[in-house]
Amino acid sequence: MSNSITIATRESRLALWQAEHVRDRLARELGVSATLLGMTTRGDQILDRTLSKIGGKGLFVKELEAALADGRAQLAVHSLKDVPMELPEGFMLAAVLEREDPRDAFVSNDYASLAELPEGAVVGSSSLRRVTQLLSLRPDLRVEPLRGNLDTRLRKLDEGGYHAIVLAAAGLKRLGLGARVRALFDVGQMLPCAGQGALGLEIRSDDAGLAAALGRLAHTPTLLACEAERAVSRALGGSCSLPLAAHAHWQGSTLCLDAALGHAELHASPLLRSSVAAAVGDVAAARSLGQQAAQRLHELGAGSYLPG
Ligand SMILES: NCc1[nH]cc(CCC(=O)O)c1CC(=O)O
Repeated sequence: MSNSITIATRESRLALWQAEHVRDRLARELGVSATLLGMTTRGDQILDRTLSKIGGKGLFVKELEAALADGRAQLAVHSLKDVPMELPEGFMLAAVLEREDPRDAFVSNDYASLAELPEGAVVGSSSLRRVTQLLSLRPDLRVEPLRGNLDTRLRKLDEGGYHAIVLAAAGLKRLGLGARVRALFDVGQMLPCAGQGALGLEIRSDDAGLAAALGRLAHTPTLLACEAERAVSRALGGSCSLPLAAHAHWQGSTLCLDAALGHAELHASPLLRSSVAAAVGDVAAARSLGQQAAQRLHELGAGSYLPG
């Protein structure tokens, strides 16, 4: 492979931080120099509708893939949770990097935790996964849509539109905004999204030299955990119109996978939950654990929860 590559990235502050982080690791650990190609995606432009209504997670990656396809860039850096479960023909994830804190954070200027919010408080989130879990913890809350990049969402909180908002801890930490976190939800309360906190490095499938080089940055425990989480979503037809959470953690060489599914339309319906665990040593075993979790959810009635 060449000693100089171009990284395609979205232009939000978080996306740029992540691309710069990968650029620095390429230089330090692989002796490869990289320049960034910033791009605006449809997912960044359309802020007045929820992602599930405008076409889902793929909106954040399509333009970057176009840049890989026509050779303007060789590598795209993504938050793994924004990467669709099935990549289009011709693309692959060459590496998943070690995960940051996967938890969701409670952010507020006036309240220290969800429990302190007054009856009927307004909480901002456009994530169906967060909305259903918030309502299952606190059915009295009013959850209002909130989209935009992290800075935009924090600004909307500061302008007084919400009593509190929920954001991924990983993004806040990366941007040096950890002080905005008032409380971290434990994963049993607010189960994270598949891949939350991890970075995925996408390349063209025919770029074998780059794949081999990037493989040296990969973090296998994170990869296997995320493969299990993503397999749950894939088995349920994963899209962001599903309020689906999946989170795996290691206990020694055993991978423990928790999943929760909310009703696609009736957000007050009880969440379906499954917990499975197995010794996992490779991607196939991780995916099979994810399929087992999806099977459990089906046995609990997931069929009637999925969009019709
Ligand atoms: N959906 C947008 C998005 N994509 C990645 C992160 C945060 C970083 C991460 O989870 O890796 C966020 C913000 C959020 O969900 O609050």
